[in-house]
Amino acid sequence: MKYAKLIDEARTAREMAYVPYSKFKVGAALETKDGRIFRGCNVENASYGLCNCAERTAFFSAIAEGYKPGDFTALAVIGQTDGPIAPCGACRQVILELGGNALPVVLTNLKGDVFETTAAQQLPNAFGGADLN
Ligand SMILES: O=c1ccn([C@H]2C[C@H](O)[C@@H](CO)O2)c(=O)[nH]1
Ligand SMILES: [Zn+2]
Repeated sequence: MKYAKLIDEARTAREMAYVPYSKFKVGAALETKDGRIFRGCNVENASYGLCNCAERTAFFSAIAEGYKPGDFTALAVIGQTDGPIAPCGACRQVILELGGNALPVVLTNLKGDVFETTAAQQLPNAFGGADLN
């Protein structure tokens, strides 16, 4: 399968999750055009609203290393869900802005269910930078 390696990286990232409150581990792996992979896991906090999802951790890590919107080829996400995991709304907004409309988003779970979608499909009728005038 085309995304097998990226999904495996997301699975590895999931093991790093810091989830003392929800106990729900999520992993993400973001591939760059120059062949790097940035892993992300969810990182929780006793102040629950500060919890950061795996998807945003992966993107923010890549941005902090100098990567820009347009530099990414695919994002994989994995969690222990019945079907492929569904990113939260906040992550969909970030994935769209930093990944771009066409970014392949590969949603999966520990059982191996896979749903291939795109950033834009995951957030129809989105608010974006062009709306700021
Ligand atoms: O796609 C998702 C969905 C949830 N979570 C995290 C947020 C929180 O730490 C925990 C429970 O919502 O899972 C993610 O990281 N990614
Ligand atoms: Zn999220």
